[in-house]
Amino acid sequence: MQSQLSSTIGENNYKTWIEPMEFHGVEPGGVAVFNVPTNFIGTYVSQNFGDILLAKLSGMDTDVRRLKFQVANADTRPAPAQQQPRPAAQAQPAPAAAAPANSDLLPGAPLDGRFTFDSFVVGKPNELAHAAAKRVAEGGQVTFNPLFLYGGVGLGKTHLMHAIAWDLRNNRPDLNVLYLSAEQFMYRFVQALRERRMMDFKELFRSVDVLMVDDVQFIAGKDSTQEEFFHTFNALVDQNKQIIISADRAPDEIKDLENRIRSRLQSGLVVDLHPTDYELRLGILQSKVQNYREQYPALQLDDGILEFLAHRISTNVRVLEGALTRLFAFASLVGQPITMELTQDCLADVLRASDRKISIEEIQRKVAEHYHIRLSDLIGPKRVRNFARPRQVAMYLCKQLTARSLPEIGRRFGGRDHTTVMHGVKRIEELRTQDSQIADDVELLRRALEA
Ligand SMILES: Nc1ncnc2c1ncn2[C@@H]1O[C@H](COP(=O)(O)OP(=O)(O)OP(=O)(O)O)[C@@H](O)[C@H]1O
Repeated sequence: MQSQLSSTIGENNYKTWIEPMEFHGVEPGGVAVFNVPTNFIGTYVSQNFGDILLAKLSGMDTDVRRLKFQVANADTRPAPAQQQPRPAAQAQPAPAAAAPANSDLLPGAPLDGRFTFDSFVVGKPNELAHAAAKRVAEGGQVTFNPLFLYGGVGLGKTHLMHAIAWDLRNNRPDLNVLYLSAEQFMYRFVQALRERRMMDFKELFRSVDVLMVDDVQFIAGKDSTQEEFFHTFNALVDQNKQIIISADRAPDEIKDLENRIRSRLQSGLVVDLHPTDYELRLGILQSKVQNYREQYPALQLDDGILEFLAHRISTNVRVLEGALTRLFAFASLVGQPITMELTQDCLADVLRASDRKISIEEIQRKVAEHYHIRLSDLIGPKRVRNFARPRQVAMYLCKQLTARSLPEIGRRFGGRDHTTVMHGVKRIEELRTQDSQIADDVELLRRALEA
């Protein structure tokens, strides 16, 4: 079952999520019980691999109908005779060796085996963040503390954090590296309070050499967690221990964060992951495709598909990856090559959702800027050619790039009639074929608006 499961969900997933669990036994009513090191792992496995696990267990001629995950403690551990072999390696940083009895307060989150520096594609938008992460991952002298990485959803913050942790484990196995999310930090803190074990908590967190806290914006507005985080932070910085923090925005943009924490967070190196550009997206797609090629060697991928996806899906890398996964899975299922038609069919919803909504105002502003005229003149009543032509270009772009109707566009251009808009659109359509200057202007503006 182990090897079957590992090949179904992938070796990395198996190592990270399944291996740390222990089979506890089957309760009446067909409930298979697993001991898990943390609730987080239980929830993750249940949500992501629950169905597969259940299917595999049912297929083994058992009467298992449901799964239950419980956090292991002395009472829930199976007797030695029933015990499953313990996994050799757990994909998580070693807990503090100093205090094994308290280590349940400390374990970090598991590391994703896919999130390494090797699999991280570097481009202009993320090169600084990557360079800073690489430096910290060497585990040398602490030069900036903390390293604060921030950026929008799905731009690679967690990937970089895990990559640092993996590298540190290789480069500096002597260091006690702890990676966890701010949410997990809070849960551990609350657990320690509840169990009256604050001294243990403090001691444990102060015994790590490198502390990595993901999604720190989570603690905003949570006063006592912030307070404790502040003390942990200070104690580690005082001992010259490296701290790495990530958040979805810059420290001064996180609301409900105490000022002293904000300024602490700003006191090291703050680097952001910018939204991806076309080249980076294409690079990421090309690197992912290499992996898929191994998985689906026979699958044919038409030229231009990756460029099309990199151009059209600009929201975030997670969506981009998801689209590619679905595309390969679908194509291999129906046994067809990945053509443009299949891509558009299979990803219709993703493509529609990531169509960036361009507004009429945005078009008007860009066009006015491009022709060096005032916005009020672009929209206003004057019919002089200097204003009328840019106005028609703007109307044309509104028709092409937004879903607005002609009357709506007319209204937004100083209350003009829809026939005026129609005339303007037609005129630009004609001019694009006759006047290369107009054609260039329109193309340039379209690109700028779609970028
Ligand atoms: N530069 C990159 N190269 C390769 N993969 C990347 C890159 N950036 C992001 N990814 C991939 O995109 C997905 C989302 O990245 P990640 O989870 O690190 O984002 P995040 O910034 O932490 O987002 P969130 O704010 O949602 O936590 C991951 O699968 C990650 O491997």
